Amino acid sequence: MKKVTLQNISVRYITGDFTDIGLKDYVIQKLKRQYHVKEFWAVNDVSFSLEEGDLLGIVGSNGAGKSTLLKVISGIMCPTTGKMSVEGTIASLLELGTGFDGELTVRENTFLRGAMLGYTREFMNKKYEEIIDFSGLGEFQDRRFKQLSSGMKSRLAFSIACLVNPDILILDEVLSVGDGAFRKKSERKMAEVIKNGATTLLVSHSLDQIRRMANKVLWLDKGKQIEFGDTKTVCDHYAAFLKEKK
Ligand SMILES: Nc1ncnc2c1ncn2[C@@H]1O[C@H](COP(=O)(O)OP(=O)(O)OP(=O)(O)O)[C@@H](O)[C@H]1O
Repeated sequence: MKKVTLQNISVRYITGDFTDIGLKDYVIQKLKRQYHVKEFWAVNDVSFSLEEGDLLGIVGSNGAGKSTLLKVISGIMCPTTGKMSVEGTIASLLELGTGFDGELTVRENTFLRGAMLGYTREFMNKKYEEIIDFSGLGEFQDRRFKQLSSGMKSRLAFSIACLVNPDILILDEVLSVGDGAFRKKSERKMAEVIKNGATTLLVSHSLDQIRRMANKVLWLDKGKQIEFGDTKTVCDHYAAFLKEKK
């Protein structure tokens, strides 16, 4: 069954508008007839589809459009053009710390995050111990979120996202933050989530990790879809491209 389908998805950013330059400069430039905005296509004509249990690895150089594409699939941003269908509950881990309140404790944030993902308090009560256990943050339950290290923050975010059993799991470079031991444990957890039928999208700069985990790979460059296909083929082409670029 198709879970995620993107048809000719493009995303345009506008730069130099009044939110960028401030109201004062906007008025001055407007009066002088010098006000111009720039368009920038961060994602340009991307199409692919994923089925239940697929793990898509997304690769590409800095600025290729990977995070922007994940924001669109998560529903945080609307695509400028194209058609998309995403079926099921989504748990996404994008920029570290988004969706958390620094002043609240680890415990309070876990419930808050659960509520934001659409789960009831009853469900979260049942899951809470398991989440804290997995994150290894038992001693820190009553600490404020802002007092955690960045590795700890990402461990908490990852534990919540994986343990609420989402249909679609979206992960942006999160596994690179935790330490080696947690990374291994989280890879095993992801394999389990996928086995239970979740569809996962993972952005990673580690080609080894993508080769190990993904069954499909999307390669983006400057917003364009260079290739979408099976892991070995796309990773081999991307690795050759990186070698040539050096
Ligand atoms: N809010 C924004 N306004 C304007 N341009 C943006 C905005 N966010 C991102 N961009 C631009 O869009 C392009 C794609 O950015 P994106 O963060 O999606 O790339 P990425 O592939 O995730 O990069 P990285 O590997 O460095 O994290 C970049 O050129 C970036 O500068």
